[in-house]
Amino acid sequence: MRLKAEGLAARRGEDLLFSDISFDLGGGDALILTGHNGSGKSTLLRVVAGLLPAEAGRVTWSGPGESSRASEACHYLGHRNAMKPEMTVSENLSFWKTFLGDTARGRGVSIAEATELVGLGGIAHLPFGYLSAGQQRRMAFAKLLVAYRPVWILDEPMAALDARAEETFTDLIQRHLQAGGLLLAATHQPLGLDNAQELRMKGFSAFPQDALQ
Ligand SMILES: Nc1ncnc2c1ncn2[C@@H]1O[C@H](COP(=O)(O)OP(=O)(O)OP(=O)(O)O)[C@@H](O)[C@H]1O
Repeated sequence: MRLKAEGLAARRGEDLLFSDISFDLGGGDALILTGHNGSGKSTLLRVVAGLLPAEAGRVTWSGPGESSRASEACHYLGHRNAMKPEMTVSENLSFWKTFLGDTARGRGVSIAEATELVGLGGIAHLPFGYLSAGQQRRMAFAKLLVAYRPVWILDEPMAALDARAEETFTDLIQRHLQAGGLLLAATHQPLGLDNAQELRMKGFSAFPQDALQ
């Protein structure tokens, strides 16, 4: 399995945020995007996930007997949790499990197992909106577990987490990588992964952000 980006550029509004971004990831590889606020990390993740068009370049996915559309191989966890606050956690996860479905390469775990894996097995009957910010983030992460996708695209996955939840996420990410999955993540915090590659986004901002760091 390979996820390749070649010569990617993206624009938001009038501004070209980055250009000529390339990477080539195989099974078990992790690429961490770092850089100042506004440097284009989220934008790059959304381009790779197929949620924004690229200004130039392309993203390709190749796996045995699979579609070459990279977006179909990806789980995307953005800044927002993509869960309805008035629905219970179980209802939200059930929606995602059905909507995403499984692929020929693998199957997701049950909703009960996914909520146990993120350390919150007892509260899946509650409306998502009742949960604390950290609990909501954990349950959003459970979305990655209920349907299988080989590529995990995570935007600030550790936001709002306590130390124990950070360990849980690191463990789940490591298990995903050890099973041959791929990771592309933007983060300001270390994810605790060995052998992750780093791509530092510099952006084309008119402001000398790098000088401020
Ligand atoms: N819809 C939009 N229209 C115009 N500009 C946008 C839009 N969305 C984002 N931007 C701009 O694009 C730039 C890059 O934003 P992006 O969210 O990719 O940065 P980031 O590196 O992920 O930042 P952070 O570390 O703060 O999450 C920012 O200057 C932002 O204001």
